[in-house]
Amino acid sequence: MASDSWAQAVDEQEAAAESVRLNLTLTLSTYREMNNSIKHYTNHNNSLSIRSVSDKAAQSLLNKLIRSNLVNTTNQVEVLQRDPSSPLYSVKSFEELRLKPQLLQGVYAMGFNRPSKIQETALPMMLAEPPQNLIAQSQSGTGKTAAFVLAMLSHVDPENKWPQCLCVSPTYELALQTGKVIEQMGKFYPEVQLVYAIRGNKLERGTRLQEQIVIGTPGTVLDWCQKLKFIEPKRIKVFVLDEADVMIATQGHQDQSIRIQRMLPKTCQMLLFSATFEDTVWNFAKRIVPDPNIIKLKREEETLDTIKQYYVICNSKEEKFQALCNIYGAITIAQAMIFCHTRKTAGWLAGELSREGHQVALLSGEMQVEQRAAVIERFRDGKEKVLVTTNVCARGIDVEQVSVVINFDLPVDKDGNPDNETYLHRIGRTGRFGKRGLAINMVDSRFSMNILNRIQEHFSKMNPDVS
Ligand SMILES: Nc1ncnc2c1ncn2[C@@H]1O[C@H](COP(=O)(O)OP(=O)(O)OP(=O)(O)O)[C@@H](O)[C@H]1O
Repeated sequence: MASDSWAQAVDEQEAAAESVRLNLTLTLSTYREMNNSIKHYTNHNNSLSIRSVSDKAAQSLLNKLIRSNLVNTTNQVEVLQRDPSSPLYSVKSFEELRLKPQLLQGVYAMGFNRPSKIQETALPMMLAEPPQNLIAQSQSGTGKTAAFVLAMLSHVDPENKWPQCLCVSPTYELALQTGKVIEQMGKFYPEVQLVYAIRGNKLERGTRLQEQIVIGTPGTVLDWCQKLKFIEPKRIKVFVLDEADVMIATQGHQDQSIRIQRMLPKTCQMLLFSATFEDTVWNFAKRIVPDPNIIKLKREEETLDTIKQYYVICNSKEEKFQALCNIYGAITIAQAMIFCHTRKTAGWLAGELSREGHQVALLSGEMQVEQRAAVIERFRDGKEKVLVTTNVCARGIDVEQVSVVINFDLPVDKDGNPDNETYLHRIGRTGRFGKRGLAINMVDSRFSMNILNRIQEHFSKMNPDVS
């Protein structure tokens, strides 16, 4: 990832923060048992390392690997139709879609009883005749992949032995994940075949593909269409661009995707999906999808008013550790996440806690995506009660049942200023769906006290109603 992914991460934070209802009563009550005075003043500014950049594709993959269910949402779908006079058609059951029986069987075999919120509106649009173009945005886990997979499978003609649907994903691993969904959903439709246009899949020159669906990464797909001519782009009926937000964060993918799109016939149905809709994604989406219908599903609003926030004053990292041990019994009644600023601190803390005989999990940036997924899965299944991690590593990862968040280090940005959005994001996870949560901030210097005061000031300024 290029160095501008830092800026992208910040953009993303800001986008998320805008949608958050800042109903934050930052009552920083002191945690009395450990209310020591500050003896030392440590200027941490010099030691602040620039956070390593977060990798959107890895995060997206992690969430897919650990997710077992649809993310529930009560928010309404916003629809902008290309032809506003045509009635909006939405479905409450898969039967209403008049799917091929083999596909309906596949859907039910996957355990889907009824369409998800986004699928209710997106599926009728995608399956309409004549085909309609669509740009759809909804948070990860709301059923986008399943929706476009069903659309692709519905549109292919199994009698025709050439590629008819083309789906591009930002990475090899994400392409494989989507491919798995195609295979599962198409399980009872064996006449339809799938091929992966990903690095490593070397075909002989002169090959003409017979598979009806091609899924791959932009570079290889472009080569297969243009240079190697394995695919005849003019015969493509459906073009899907998945994870557009991740796509544009990857160097070169945007241009390659546009070049692929230009080779497709005007009649080809263009579908684009994204979890977020910042301006950059939106501009890209408009270039890829002409005359689109647009569907947006707002993110569930986060409110922090059910979260109690405390701070603990200590003098050093070691004292913070001691303070943590003192409250350990209380925090492990539920599940807790402990955030550190660096991997080094996270590693140290997890080691110290283990030495004390506590069973903790460590989620660290050096781990492979699969290793990280395994750690999160164990934590999600309650095998460990405490997860020690860094923000970069855990951003965007959903572990619903966490009800205690400890900021072992307060969130600061690369310039050493308070990172308010990250604060909100971290502690927001404890108060999901109205559950009560607890956040404990560990302060170990005047510097960090100042950070905490500024976080408090920031939120109270943004929400003048709060007394
Ligand atoms: N209608 C449905 N009923 C029940 N489960 C569903 C339904 N649609 C999708 N799912 C399941 O919900 C989970 C999330 O769906 P899906 O991967 O399609 O979401 P997504 O929006 O594409 O997420 P991402 O952006 O991370 O790819 C998957 O485990 C999927 O099998």
